[in-house]
Amino acid sequence: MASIADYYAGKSVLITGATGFMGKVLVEKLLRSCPEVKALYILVRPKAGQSMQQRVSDMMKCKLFDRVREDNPDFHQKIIPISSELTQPGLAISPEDVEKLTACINIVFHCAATIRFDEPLKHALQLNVIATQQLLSLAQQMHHLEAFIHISTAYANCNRRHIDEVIYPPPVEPKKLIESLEWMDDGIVRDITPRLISDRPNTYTYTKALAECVVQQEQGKLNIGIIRPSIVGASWQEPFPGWIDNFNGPSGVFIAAGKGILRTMRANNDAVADLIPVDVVINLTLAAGWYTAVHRPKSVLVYNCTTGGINPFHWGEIGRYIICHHVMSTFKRNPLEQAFRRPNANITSNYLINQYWILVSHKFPALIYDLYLRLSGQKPQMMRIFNRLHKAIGLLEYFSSQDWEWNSENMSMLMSQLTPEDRKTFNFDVRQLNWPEYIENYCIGTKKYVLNEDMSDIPAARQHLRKLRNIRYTFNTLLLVFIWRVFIARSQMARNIWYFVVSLCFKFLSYFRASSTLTN
Ligand SMILES: CCCCCCCCCCCCCCCC(=O)SCCNC(=O)CCNC(=O)[C@H](O)C(C)(C)COP(=O)(O)OP(=O)(O)OC[C@H]1O[C@@H](n2cnc3c(N)ncnc32)[C@H](O)[C@@H]1OP(=O)(O)O
Ligand SMILES: NC(=O)C1=CN([C@@H]2O[C@H](COP(=O)(O)OP(=O)(O)OC[C@H]3O[C@@H](n4cnc5c(N)ncnc54)[C@H](OP(=O)(O)O)[C@@H]3O)[C@@H](O)[C@H]2O)C=CC1
Repeated sequence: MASIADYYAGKSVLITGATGFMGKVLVEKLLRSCPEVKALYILVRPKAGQSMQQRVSDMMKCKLFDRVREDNPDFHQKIIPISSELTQPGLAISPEDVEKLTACINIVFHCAATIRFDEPLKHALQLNVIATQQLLSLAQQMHHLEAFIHISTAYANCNRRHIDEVIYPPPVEPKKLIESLEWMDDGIVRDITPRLISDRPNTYTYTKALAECVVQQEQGKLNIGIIRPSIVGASWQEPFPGWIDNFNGPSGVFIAAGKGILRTMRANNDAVADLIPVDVVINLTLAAGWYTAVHRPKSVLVYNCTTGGINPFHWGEIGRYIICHHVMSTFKRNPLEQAFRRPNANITSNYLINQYWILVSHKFPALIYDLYLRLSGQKPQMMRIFNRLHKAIGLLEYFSSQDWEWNSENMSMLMSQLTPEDRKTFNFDVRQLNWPEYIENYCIGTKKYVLNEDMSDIPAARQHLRKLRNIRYTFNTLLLVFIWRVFIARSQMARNIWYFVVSLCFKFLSYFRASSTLTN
C-alpha cells in the first residue's frame, strides 16, 4: 500500500484559509511530511493594508515554519498565492488563475470560514455557505481533481445530543434561504436571525450545518470528505508542542486567567471538554484526503474529529485539576507579563455563585482600578475590558455547560487503513494524549506564540506577581482594620473582645521578653 507521503508526491493542492490557524498548520505539515508535493496553491486576500504577497511572505517567516525552513530553505517556492476574496462573485479569482487551477489541481482542502459567534447572518452565510458553493463549482471544472475535503465543525449539529458521522437534514434548504435573504435589508435579517437559528446558539454553527448540506449535494460529482473537529486547541506534538496563534475558545480563557483578569467561569463539571489538538486535526485531514482520493468512497465520508469518546476529559477535571493546579501553577511558574492580579480562577456550575464571584472578583476590582486610573489622570479602561470578557465568556458558556456524544468510527476506520509508519507520521491517535502535560504546554504556548512574550523576562514577571501579592495583603489588611474599627465604634462587646486580645498580646510579649532576659 502506498504511503500518504507517496500519494501527495507530485500533486498540486489547493487550500483555502491557509492564512488562518488551521490552514497554516496544514501548509506546514504538507511541506514537512510530504516533501515531494508539487505545489500548494493558496487562496489569499489582501487585508489590513497588506498586499497578498506581503501577507504570504510574513506567514512564511512565522516560527511555525522553522522546521520546514531547516529541512528545505527554498520551501516558499512551492507556495503559490492566488488572489481571492471569497465573498465576491466567482471568489474574485482572475480568469487566468481559474484556468491555471482547473488545469492542475488534484486535491482541495477548504478551511476558510468565519468562525466568529457574533457574525451577522448575511455575512456568515456569504462566507460559510455561498463561498463553499462557489468553490464546489470551481472544483467541478478541475480536470484532475481526486478529492475535495471540507472542514466543518463537530458543533454544526449541536442542537442534537448524540451526533453520528452522517449529514443531517439542514434546518432550512440553503438555496431558499440565500434567495430570501438577498432582498432583505440588514435590519430585517437581524430581527429574524434568532427565529431562523432556532435551537442553535449562533450563526456560525447554523451556517456550518447549511454548508455541509451544500457539500453533500455535490456528492455524485466529486469525491468528498468532511472533517468535523471539536474545539481546536494548541498543537500536541508537531511541529512543536504548544503552538497556537489566536485568542479563540480555550486560548482566550487561559490567557485571561493567566493575566489574573478571569477569576470565575461557568461550566458543567460532568460534561466532556472536547478539546482536540490542531496537529491531530491536520494529520487526520491529510489522511482523509489520501483515503478519499485512493479509495473513492461511494458517498461523502464524515469524520467526527473529537476526543470525548476516546480519551475523555471533563470540565470538572479542568476546574479542579487544571485550573487549580496546572494552569495556575504553570502561570505562576511562567507568569504572563503585566498581570492585572495574581492568577486564581475557578470553575463553577452554579449560576448564582458565578454571578457572586463576577461581582466580587471582576467588577469590584475593575471599579477600584478605574477609580485609581481616573485619580491619576488616566483613562479608565478596566470595566470596558471586563465587559468584553463577559461577552466572550457568555458566548462560550453554551459549549462548556453542555454535553455531546460524537460517534467517531470513521476516525478509527481511517487509522486502521494506515501503514504503521504513517500512523506515526500522521498521528491522530488521541488515546496517547496526556491531558495535564498538553494543557501545560498549551499555556506556555499562549505566552510564547500568542502574546509573543520573551521567556527570559520571566523573573521580572515573577517580581510583578510578588508586587501584586503585597498589594493584595496590604489592601486586605487595611480593609480588615477599617471594618474592625467601624465594628468597635458600634459595639461594646467588640470593644471588650478587642481590649482582651490586645492585653493578651501585651502579656505574651512581656513574658517573652522576661524569659529571653533570664536565658541571657
Ligand atoms: C479553563 C478552561 C476553560 C476553557 C473554556 C473554553 C470554552 C471553549 C468553548 C469553545 C467552543 C467552541 C466550539 C466551536 C468550535 C468551532 O467550531 S470554531 C472556533 C470557535 N470560535 C471561536 O472561538 C470564536 C469566538 N470568538 C468570537 O466570536 C469573538 O472573538 C467574540 C467572542 C464575539 C469577541 O468579539 P470582539 O469583542 O469583537 O473581540 P475580537 O474581535 O475577537 O478581538 C478584539 C481584539 O482583542 C484581542 N483579544 C481577544 N481576546 C483576547 C484576550 N483574551 N486577551 C487579550 N487580547 C484579546 C484580539 O486579538 C483582537 O485584537 P485586534 O485584532 O483587534 O488587534
Ligand atoms: N478553530 C476551531 O476551534 C475550529 C475550527 N473549525 C473549522 O476549521 C476551519 C478553520 O478554522 P480556523 O483556522 O480556526 O479559522 P481562522 O479564523 O483562523 O481562519 C480562517 C481563514 O479563512 C480565511 N477567510 C476568512 N474570510 C475570508 C474571505 N472573505 N476571503 C478569503 N479568505 C477568507 C481567513 O483569511 P484571512 O487571514 O484573510 O482573514 C483565514 O485564512 C473553519 O472552517 C472552521 O469552521 C472547526 C472546529 C473548530
